[in-house]
Amino acid sequence: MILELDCGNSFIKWRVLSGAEVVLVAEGVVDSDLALCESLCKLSGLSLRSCRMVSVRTAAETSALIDMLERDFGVSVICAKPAREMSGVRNGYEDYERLGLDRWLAMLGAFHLANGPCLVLDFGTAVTADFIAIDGDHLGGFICPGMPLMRNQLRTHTRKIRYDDVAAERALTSQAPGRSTVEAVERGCSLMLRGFVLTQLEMARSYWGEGFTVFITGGDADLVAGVAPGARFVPDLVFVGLAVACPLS
Ligand SMILES: Nc1ncnc2c1ncn2[C@@H]1O[C@H](COP(=O)(O)OP(=O)(O)OP(=O)(O)O)[C@@H](O)[C@H]1O
Ligand SMILES: CC(C)(CO)[C@@H](O)C(=O)NCCC(=O)O
Ligand SMILES: [K+]
Repeated sequence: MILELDCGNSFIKWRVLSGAEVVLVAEGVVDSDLALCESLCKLSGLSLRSCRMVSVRTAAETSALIDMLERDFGVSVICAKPAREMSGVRNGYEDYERLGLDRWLAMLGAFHLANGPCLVLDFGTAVTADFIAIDGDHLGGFICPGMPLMRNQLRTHTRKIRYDDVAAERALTSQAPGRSTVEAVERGCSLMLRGFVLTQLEMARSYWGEGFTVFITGGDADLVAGVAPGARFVPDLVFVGLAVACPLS
């Protein structure tokens, strides 16, 4: 069995794969190393042969997690590393090591699947867009606050914006102008994301006409559903790239 981990800023996405046919055994989203450990311990018949991970956390946080996995599960951990070029994609950053590894892997995954120009949009704690040309050249990208950051900034910096998660979820069943604070904020922020998608699509069209593939991933991908008809929703895009970057012999 193989354990795969995508350590983001807020959550750790994990999954366990098994066998030559690469069957999904189990998967989950947790908010701490300890919660990951508990989830894995609950799996019956877990026998890990290897583990590969990508992390956008600090080196100290990442090595603490690696230590825990090696100690508690007796598995050696392979970590995705920055690269100037890999699998036909050329990192477009002036300082290639500074490009977020989750973005890099999502790009590797996208280019692997599309084999042509692509626009990769990731809706997590942060929202990112990346452009990859037909020859695999990464043209660069954009980073902006995601849904959790936008709503928390409003909550933190105003006195009268207060509401709970249940109300937030209910508010997002429509896009109509809000008639309550929760509706106004949740729908407003969701429109920011939808507008972001439209702008990225415009830019991609200006480069490539209609000949490109849009990939949408990340925990909040649902919020932009329908904005880019024809886009490919690939929730595990980072894992697709992880397999490309860290093949297991
Ligand atoms: N099962 C889930 N558990 C937690 N969050 C979820 C889940 N499903 C969807 N989400 C949404 O995913 C968002 C977080 O996205 P995601 O997990 O892609 O990124 P992250 O790890 O927080 O950050 P990063 O962008 O650094 O990877 C949250 O705002 C939440 O609304
Ligand atoms: C932008 C995030 C937070 C998205 O998860 C991550 O890719 C990251 O920390 N990147 C480093 C900065 C950069 O990509 O320029
Ligand atoms: K991510």
